Order: sequence, then structure tokens, then C-alpha cells
Amino acid sequence: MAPPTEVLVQTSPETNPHVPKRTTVKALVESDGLTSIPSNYSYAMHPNESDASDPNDTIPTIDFSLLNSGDPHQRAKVIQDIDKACQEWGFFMLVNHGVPETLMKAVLVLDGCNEFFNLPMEEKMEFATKDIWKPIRFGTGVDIKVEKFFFWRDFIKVFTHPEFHFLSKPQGFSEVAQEYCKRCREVSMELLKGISESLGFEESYIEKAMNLKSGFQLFAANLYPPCPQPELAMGIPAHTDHGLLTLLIENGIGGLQIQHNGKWFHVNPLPNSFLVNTADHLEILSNGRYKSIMHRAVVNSQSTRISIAIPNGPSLDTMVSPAPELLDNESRSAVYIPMKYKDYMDLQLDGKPCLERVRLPVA
Ligand SMILES: O=C(O)CCC(=O)C(=O)O
Ligand SMILES: [Fe+2]
Repeated sequence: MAPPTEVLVQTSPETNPHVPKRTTVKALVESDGLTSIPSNYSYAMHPNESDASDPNDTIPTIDFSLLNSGDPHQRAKVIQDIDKACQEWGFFMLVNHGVPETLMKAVLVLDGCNEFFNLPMEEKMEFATKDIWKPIRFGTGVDIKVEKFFFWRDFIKVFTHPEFHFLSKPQGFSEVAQEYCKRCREVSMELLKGISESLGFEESYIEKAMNLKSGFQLFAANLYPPCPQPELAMGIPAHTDHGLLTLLIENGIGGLQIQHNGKWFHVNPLPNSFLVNTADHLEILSNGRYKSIMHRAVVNSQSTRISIAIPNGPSLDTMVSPAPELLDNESRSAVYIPMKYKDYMDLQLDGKPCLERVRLPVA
């Protein structure tokens, strides 16, 4: 066993004093002789949570290059495909997106996340906080509803737009991440132009309505170390993302599951693709035409998995509501209440799904 001082994450004063002190999952796994998971990492599945979806289902693939090929027919067709993917899946794989494979590898493993998670515990602990408004936040998964159950995941979250913050270690990570976040922002802005059109608007509609010039972007990296009892643990529990579009990559291990037709669909992403999902604020803006889909990450006993999610959202001071042009006085009334994006983010503090708090009951 490593000495306890090396593995403990200090609980903050507001944490329940009866809860055992927290350790990162990485430190736990690296402590000698771990053959079973501590009981507070054991996740009780709800009965239908293990249902797997139809193995013949395939997640839609969108060819990004066709959006700007100069051929209006191709653009119209791909916008139709995006519309269908957002309505039927809320997730799609994006290929030919133009972000270099070398940059994706660098940010995931070479100069980036892998090296960050390998830093000594004290250096990561500098950023440990429960305050979601700290621009750099390191932590380990905890169920904020009960604070006595932990998830098999360590993470780092950094605010990268409108102001770029980042870590100074490992060397080179900040530069690689800055370039990566910029490229992801460009991809998401282009997709949101297509999505504006798929909703029947002119291409700059979402950019203007959501003040994307000051849009809020996060860099969220997740580490899921190998787990001795993967069937009992959960990497990240079922949730939806808050922004407009999230771009996700991972190191080829697999583990993401998404809700599709009431079952869990296991995603095997194509190499070098982005997994894109429509998040809560696209559901709100589209008045429910596009759904923000529940997803989760399961763990495995063999390999360390790293994923990077880049959520791209409205600016924090934007008041978001269903687009008025999509509503009328008869059958299409608003089914979400207006709320400032920043206030919406604060809703996550009590652990309930935020969307439920702004969705109006259907008459
Ligand atoms: O690791 C994954 O595949 C999912 C991560 C995720 O959903 C998130 O960070 O919001
Ligand atoms: Fe997510």
C-alpha cells in the first residue's frame, strides 16, 4: 500500500464529516493489491439500466467536409442528415472534420491529458475544489446527491473560452490544448450554422441568438483507470450535457453508452472521428425538436481510458428560451422556461437533472 498521505484527497470543509476521506481513482488503482473495489465505489444499477440496445443499430455518421464543399446540393443533403441525426439520436460521429490527427493524439496522450494525470498527486491537488466556477478544477467522481458514493473517474475541467485558462504543467500541454480548443470551436460554429439552417433559420441565427462570440467553452478530460470489478463500478453516471454541442474524443478503448430507444447503446467511435452530441441548450432552443440524450461511461478491467469532452455553449449571460419563430399560439407553445445560461449551470449544484427544472409539464 502507498502511504495514505500520498493517496488522500482532502475533503473540503463543507463535505460531510462522516464520509470517508476521498482518494483519486488513479491513486487507488496504483495502491498495491487492489483486487476488489471499495464498497463506496459500488454502483447499484436500476433494473433497466443494463439493457443493451439492438446490435444492428448504427450511430449516424456526418461528413463535415460536405458542409463547405461549395456544392449547395451536398450542403442541403448533409444539413438534412444532421437534422435527422439530432432528432433520432442526439449523437453523431463526425468525420473529415479537418482537425489534424496529430493534434488529437497530442492533446489526449502525448503532451496532454495522459501526462497531466501522471503528475504527482500534490500538483494536481492544487486544483481540487468543489466550486464549479473555478476556471481550473481537478476532482474525482462523487455523487453530489449523497456524497457517499464515488465514480471510477478522475477529471480536470478548464474554462477555455471566452477567456483561455490552462495548466502550466505538463510542459507544452497549454499550447496544444489552446490549438485544440480553437479548432473544436471552429468545428462547432460551422455545425451550428448547419443546425440553424436545419431549424429553418439563416445560418448565423444561433451564433447571434446565443452570443457565440463570447460563448462558454470548457475543456473536460476524464481518466478511467482499469477497474478490478468493472461490472460493479460506474465511470460517469447517466447525465446530459449543458451547452449546445459537445465534441468528444477518446483513446480508442470504448466505454461511452448512450440512451437510444430506451436502451443503452455502446458506442464504438471510428478512429479520429468526433462524437458530437446535442446538449440541453439545443433542446431548449429548438423547443424539444432536438433531444439532449442521456449518456454515461462504463469502465473495464484491462485498460486506462481517457476521454476529452469539449462542451460549447451560449455566452454565460445569454437568456435562453425556445426560439420564438418555432412557436405559435396554437399547437406549438414553449415547453421550457427562459433562463440565463449561468443560472442554469448553477442548478447542477443540487444534483438533479437541470433540464427537468426548466421543462414545463405538457398539457
Ligand atoms: O468519457 C466519456 O465517454 C463521456 C464523458 C462525458 O460524458 C462528459 O465528460 O460529459
Ligand atoms: Fe457528457
